[in-house]
Amino acid sequence: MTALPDTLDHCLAPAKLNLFLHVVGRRPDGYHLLQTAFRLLDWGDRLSFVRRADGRIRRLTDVAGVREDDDLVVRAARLLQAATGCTLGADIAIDKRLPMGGGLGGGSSDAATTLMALNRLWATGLDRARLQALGLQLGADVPFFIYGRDAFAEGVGERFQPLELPEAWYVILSPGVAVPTGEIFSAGELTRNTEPIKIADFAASTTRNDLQPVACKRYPEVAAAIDWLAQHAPARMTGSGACVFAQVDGEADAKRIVQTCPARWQAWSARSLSRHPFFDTVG
Ligand SMILES: C[C@@](CO)(OP(=O)(O)O)[C@H](O)COP(=O)(O)OP(=O)(O)OC[C@H]1O[C@@H](n2ccc(N)nc2=O)[C@H](O)[C@@H]1O
Ligand SMILES: Nc1ncnc2c1ncn2[C@@H]1O[C@H](COP(=O)(O)OP(=O)(O)O)[C@@H](O)[C@H]1O
Repeated sequence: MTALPDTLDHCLAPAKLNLFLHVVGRRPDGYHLLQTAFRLLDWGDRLSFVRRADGRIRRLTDVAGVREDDDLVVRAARLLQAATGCTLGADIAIDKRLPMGGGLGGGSSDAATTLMALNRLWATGLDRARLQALGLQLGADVPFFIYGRDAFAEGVGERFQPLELPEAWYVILSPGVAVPTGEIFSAGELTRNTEPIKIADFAASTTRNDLQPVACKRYPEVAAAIDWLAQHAPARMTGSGACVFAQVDGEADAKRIVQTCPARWQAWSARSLSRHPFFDTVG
């Protein structure tokens, strides 16, 4: 029998892009029904975990503006303890690199990496479906990161079909404004009746992000960032924003565009990631 590791260092919590996002309806509880294509990026936060015997969950690093008890990482660890009755704990360090509230799913990805890492460190043995169900209690994007590969998603973003996409390079731009997800979804002007598409039609369909016009009208910097990036390649908002992205011709092209980004915004280049690093560790 192989010994259990007691430490997992520098685990990636990758960013995601919503290549498109259609709002196709609304549930009776007010949550919106979506269709979206999630793409993993080889760029993200890094988390390190050390098992503790005393059951305590400690966050070792500050995350700006997020109290320890509210941190999705801490909440994910406590949820896994509660779901499994596990009496072990963990020290968790977060190297935060993704802009928060940017539509890149950083908090959700941190939570997903925590669930998968601690499921290993604690040998709690939950399968992928159980981890995804736990993750959904923390946020609509968490199950996707546990699914661990590019996906066509429906429902509130928790029902998946695999997508095989060619490797690609992206430029991601943060326009330096915070766009509250709840405000965009509750906007009167949001269209909620886009005709559903089939996964087979995804490549051929004309897609868009239905949240983008609402965010652009209320936050003109988002529109300005899209206009700037669109000089180089077709540009679009990810999720509920505020970040925008464009697929470009390769690494050199991406780095060149990043260097010319106006100083008031931040820009990054990133490559797609075909599988989450934890993909093979959950059944
Ligand atoms: C839009 C997406 C697309 O991937 O990503 P982000 O841009 O946040 O990364 C997600 O659906 C974001 O899901 P999630 O991360 O759970 O959203 P939250 O911040 O919890 O949602 C804030 C509020 O937005 C509304 N909301 C959210 C998701 C949804 N499908 N319908 C909704 O109506 C709800 O009122 C909710 O209380
Ligand atoms: N570990 C975490 N990292 C980022 N955000 C967190 C974390 N824990 C809680 N949050 C909260 O979740 C919110 C959404 O964060 P994030 O997932 O990065 O954005 P988005 O859902 O727009 O992609 C943040 O504004 C923050 O208040």
